[in-house]
Amino acid sequence: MDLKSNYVAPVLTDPLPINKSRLGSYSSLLPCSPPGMALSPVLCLTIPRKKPIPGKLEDVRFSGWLDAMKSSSPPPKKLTKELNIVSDDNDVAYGSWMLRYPSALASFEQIIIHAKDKRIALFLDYDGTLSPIVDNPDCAFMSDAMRLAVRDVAECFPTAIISGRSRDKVYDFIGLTGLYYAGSHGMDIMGPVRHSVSVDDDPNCIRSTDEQGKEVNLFQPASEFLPMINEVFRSLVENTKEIKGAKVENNKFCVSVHYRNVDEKSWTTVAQCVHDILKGYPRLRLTHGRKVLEVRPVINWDKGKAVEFLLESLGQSNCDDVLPIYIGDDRTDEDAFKVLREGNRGYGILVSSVPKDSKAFYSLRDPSEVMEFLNSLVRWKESTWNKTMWLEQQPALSKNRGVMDSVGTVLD
Ligand SMILES: O=P(O)(O)OC[C@H]1O[C@H](O[C@H]2O[C@H](CO)[C@@H](O)[C@H](O)[C@H]2O)[C@H](O)[C@@H](O)[C@@H]1O
Repeated sequence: MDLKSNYVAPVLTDPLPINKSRLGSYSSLLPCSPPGMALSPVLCLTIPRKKPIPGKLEDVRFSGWLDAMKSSSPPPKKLTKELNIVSDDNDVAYGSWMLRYPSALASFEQIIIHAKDKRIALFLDYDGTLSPIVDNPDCAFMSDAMRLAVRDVAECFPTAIISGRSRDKVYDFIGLTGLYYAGSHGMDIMGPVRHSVSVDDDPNCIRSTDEQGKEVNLFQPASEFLPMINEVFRSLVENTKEIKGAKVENNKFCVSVHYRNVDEKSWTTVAQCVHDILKGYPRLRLTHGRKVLEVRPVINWDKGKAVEFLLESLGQSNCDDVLPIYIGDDRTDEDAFKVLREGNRGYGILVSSVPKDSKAFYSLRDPSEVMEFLNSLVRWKESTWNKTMWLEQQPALSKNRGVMDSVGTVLD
């Protein structure tokens, strides 16, 4: 575990939509690159990282927190109208962005060609991927149709949910057994019993049972931070209680401070409040999600590491015949996209309705397209099963045919 002792208040900014942009660069061209990867780079804007200046209220402005907060979610349609952003321009920008991140639906055949002799392992983020982004985080329900799609796909391929929410909460939202669940950005994984020796020796991993009494492994690499996180949660609740619309969510090994419903004029106050509290906790850091500030332990663990962990648990790491597919929509999912891209192991699919720079290979516009993609995977799997069964029946069929032929011969 990599515990850093100096608080540097890391600021990880989220890429902005690319309307007002700079030229991005793109070098990686992997054997499994989708078409368009070789095409010229598309305009992208990324907010520069700035070091925080210790002091007072100015801190959060100069540190880039506010810039990151503003860029952390696409503007709602109403705002786009108010800003007079012509929708045609948006479509053009999105269209050219898709040359770099082609639609996973339009590229389905290609994905399938690559998956042909491989075993797919599926990783799904929750908010913004399986459920639409809504104002109240407690009401981010997924549709029944999406639940069926997830259930069906999990019957075809090993499937894990990897969410920033607490594991219990995301399980309550999804309500399906037969999947693996990783909460707190992968810091709380309930996965299959692992067989590799290195993993079994891990002190952060304990044997447990799931809701059905099935034996599972529980991996919690940040368990020592639990008292600290609870303490910070209480301070955040107390110190933000006067900020109208602010909401603090306890995600077990991390805390979310939501400002989606806070008037933009008060965002500085939210940021300053979080900043001031974090100053007293050098072993905690801040990341930006979609209109949310996320406080989490400084450990060398993220959604990318969680993917690697789960692949190893499934006995599928370092296997050439495994194709991991990860679908997610926000900055924290980039760690997983990076792992798949850099290891040339599988496909990241970014869910976004606006152009964003990403380590993903493909894109899907919104949760409804995610559902369509999951259903396409199921249909493809079922068709390969049917084909396999048909092929397996061939010797029997030809034997029958032989019997029928000889019967025919006798009858003739
Ligand atoms: O990793 P995820 O499953 O995507 O979780 C990330 C955060 O998602 C939730 O917040 C986001 O969705 C809310 C509901 O749509 C929305 O109101 C909020 O503005 C978004 O940031 C969740 O509440 C957070 O705790 C998660 O960290």
